[in-house]
Amino acid sequence: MAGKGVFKEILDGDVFKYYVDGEWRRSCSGQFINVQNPSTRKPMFRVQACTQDEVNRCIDSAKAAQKIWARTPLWKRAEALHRCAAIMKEQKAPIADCLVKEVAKALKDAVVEVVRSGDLLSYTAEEGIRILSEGKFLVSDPFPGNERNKYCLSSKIPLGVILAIPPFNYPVNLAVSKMGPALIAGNAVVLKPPTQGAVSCLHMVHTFHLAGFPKGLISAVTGKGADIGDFLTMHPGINCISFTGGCETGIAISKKAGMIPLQMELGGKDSCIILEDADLELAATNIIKGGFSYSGQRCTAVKVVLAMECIADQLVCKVNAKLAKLTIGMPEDDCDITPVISETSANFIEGLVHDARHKGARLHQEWRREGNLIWPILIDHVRPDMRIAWEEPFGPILPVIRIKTVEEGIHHCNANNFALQGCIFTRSFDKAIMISDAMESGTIQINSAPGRGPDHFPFQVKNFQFTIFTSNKVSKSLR
Ligand SMILES: NC(=O)C1=CN([C@@H]2O[C@H](COP(=O)(O)OP(=O)(O)OC[C@H]3O[C@@H](n4cnc5c(N)ncnc54)[C@H](OP(=O)(O)O)[C@@H]3O)[C@@H](O)[C@H]2O)C=CC1
Ligand SMILES: O=C(O)[C@H](O)COP(=O)(O)O
Repeated sequence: MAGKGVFKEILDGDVFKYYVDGEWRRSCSGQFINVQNPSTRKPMFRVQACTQDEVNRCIDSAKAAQKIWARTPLWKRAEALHRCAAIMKEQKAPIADCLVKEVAKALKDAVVEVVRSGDLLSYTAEEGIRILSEGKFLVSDPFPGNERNKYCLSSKIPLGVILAIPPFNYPVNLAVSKMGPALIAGNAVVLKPPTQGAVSCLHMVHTFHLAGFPKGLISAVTGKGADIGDFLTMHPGINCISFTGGCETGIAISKKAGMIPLQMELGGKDSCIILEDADLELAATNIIKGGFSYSGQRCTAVKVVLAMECIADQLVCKVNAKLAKLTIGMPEDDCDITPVISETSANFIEGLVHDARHKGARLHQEWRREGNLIWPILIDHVRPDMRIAWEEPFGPILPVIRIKTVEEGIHHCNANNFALQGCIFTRSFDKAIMISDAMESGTIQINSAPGRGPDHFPFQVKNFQFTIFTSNKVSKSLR
């Protein structure tokens, strides 16, 4: 289904084109990049390897288009996003089909990703209308030494050209969650899709094209992050970078980027603390959902269970029973556990399992791997000297650390390099609040698995997404 129907024009022979100036084009490089199917480990699609000149062209066009877009009335910008949302949802089947083939996401989850992205665009349009229509009015005399002789009006203005870099695991949704807020706020977007997920991204971009966004305002340049990444992130024409991906990549980009706002959504080692008074059935259900959905390849996946020793055996028994019911196989068959993204990733996961086993952890299931497909495992009796206690596996393996005190659990959670989310299971509301306060993580869920959605909930420690794409302008200072 990829490159068929309304998506015909994005394909040239067997290579997907890149998007610039409102057109789908072939790169002058004459070079292509293979996108692998993680299930078959064979090349599935081909995309253009764009050149630096082509990146320059995207940014120049974006600069010009943004000036006009920023003056386009807010209601018209919102209308365009609503149009795009409707088209995206109409086209959910072909876009989801790409997700199945290039990131091995189970079909039903792939459809949800596309629909959720359309809904997020509509929500963004609505929210943007409200947030961006507000400004501030200040008078001078509250500040010591001033008379009431100055007035200030401030309003939000766009930043300019936003570079959007999403990761492979939600290539559509995490691209849209950058593009929507950027566009409603009057910015232009240059999208660098992840290589695995590029074709889903290009299909999604075409829905913006079909919705009639101005030429040049949105572009999508394909190429390996390692090849064109630095050129993009260090480009003087970029006014803000919104990145989601691994910590190493994010930190490297932060060091190289210039004096521009950066939005970094990086890895997670989300802790799940289970107290002695927890509803263990509920906890086990959420550990399965949180730890193994999309084979653990979510930044919000439960990545370490910290269980009070007195209930740990009971909990592990319940989790094992549920884990045994997970279906393992291909994304086309809607299996719960599907192949992980690459051979490199599968090797990395295997390394973590071997390290834990070698150091004395107990594997409740046998290690089994066929290609990139890894059978889910609960790794019990994990200790801090094991890599799995700290590293993000991004796969269907979950460590359990038995703790004697709540403080021990909180300490492990906070000693972590990257606590993004976390969760607590207890029947005591007071304890839940006290512990969530002590956990140094962006979001804590109580009696529920970590998760980003609903997508209008804040997902960052301090910033609400719109703020990053605008700056405050003092429009007038009157005497
Ligand atoms: N906090 C959050 O909200 C989320 C965080 N994540 C995290 O993302 C990671 C998994 O995603 P993954 O795609 O493997 O992450 P990577 O860091 O490998 O890649 C992320 C994106 O960065 C690009 N990239 C790579 N190198 C560069 C570079 N030098 N300059 C610019 N861009 C570059 C990649 O392109 P290419 O593919 O071409 O290399 C890709 O588009 C996990 O750690 C996960 O926790 C995922 C989702 C949400
Ligand atoms: O990569 C991720 O994990 C996503 O951003 C989180 O989305 P989810 O919690 O809805 O799966």
